Amino acid sequence: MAVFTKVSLKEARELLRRLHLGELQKLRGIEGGIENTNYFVTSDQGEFVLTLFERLTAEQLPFYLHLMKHLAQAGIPVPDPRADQRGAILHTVCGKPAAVVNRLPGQSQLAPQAAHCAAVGDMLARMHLAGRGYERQQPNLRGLPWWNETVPVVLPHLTPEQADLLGAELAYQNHIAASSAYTALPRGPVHADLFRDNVMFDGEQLTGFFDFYFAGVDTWLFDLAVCLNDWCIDWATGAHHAERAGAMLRAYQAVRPLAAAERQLINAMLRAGALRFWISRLWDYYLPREASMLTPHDPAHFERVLRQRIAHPLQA
Ligand SMILES: Nc1ncnc2c1ncn2[C@@H]1O[C@H](COP(=O)(O)OP(=O)(O)OP(=O)(O)O)[C@@H](O)[C@H]1O
Ligand SMILES: N[C@@H](CCO)C(=O)O
Repeated sequence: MAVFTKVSLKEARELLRRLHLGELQKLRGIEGGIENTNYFVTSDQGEFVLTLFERLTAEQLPFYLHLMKHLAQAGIPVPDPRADQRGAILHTVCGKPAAVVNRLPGQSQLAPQAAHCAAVGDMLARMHLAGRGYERQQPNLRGLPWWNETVPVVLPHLTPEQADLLGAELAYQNHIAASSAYTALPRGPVHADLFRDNVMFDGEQLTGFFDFYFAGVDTWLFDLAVCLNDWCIDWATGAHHAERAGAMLRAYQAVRPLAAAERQLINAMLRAGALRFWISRLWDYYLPREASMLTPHDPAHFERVLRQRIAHPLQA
């Protein structure tokens, strides 16, 4: 888990008072998560999550926090950032930018069935449509420019075979990004990291999407591809799981049918989604940060997913 910054009871108590969220009863560091410091905070008014942002800056954060508020107001089940009496939703704790949101009910479903994948597909499409009225702009900060910047940093750590694959896939994605089909893809605010551990369920009922701190304006298809690569694969091999992928795609398209350019580029975006997380996991693995409890994710997993996506494209 990641508690990069320790928050004292006194600081938590003062923050709750500033936000009129009642008297602190309990403060507990959260296991899981590798990006930010997270605490569950219990007060006499309910349960909240306090996040201290370790990498994102006070300039970048309003995009995410206001997006969550926008989506919550549109009826999408996402955490709603709490404001102080001046209406500010970005706070400062221990000298770091911080937010307090409501704790979502439910639990992660780490072994999803087709019904869970359908629920994610349905809500993802609803979220994309709900994001259309959101006016703030910020690119996906883990998009192509970041891949181009980061690949040279991780390459020296790889075997020649891995370096060939990484280099070739990056060249392919630069080529795709310059194509007219790519330019035609519909875009808007996307979550961009909607893995199994960022969705809550109560049984088969989806109760929330959270962890919007990799969100950005990007193609809707990339967001869908990230979900397919995590929810709808065989975990051990990274191979496509036809039943779960079919369920997610049908549910997504029942809300928002894919456009022609999206059908054309779905395999390229599945590869892009695998590449994005292979690079970030390599980066986290070989250039780690200090944290009191931190388990880096396995980069080899997304190397396998990428190889699968290249060898076995989806049939239209
Ligand atoms: N709003 C919320 N409601 C309920 N639980 C939450 C909420 N936000 C975070 N959590 C819990 O905290 C854990 C860690 O949060 P999160 O996944 O956002 O970590 P992170 O370090 O910010 O991101 P990452 O997943 O990218 O490493 C989650 O797995 C979940 O159990
Ligand atoms: N979902 C990412 C972690 C960063 O949110 C991964 O599995 O690599």
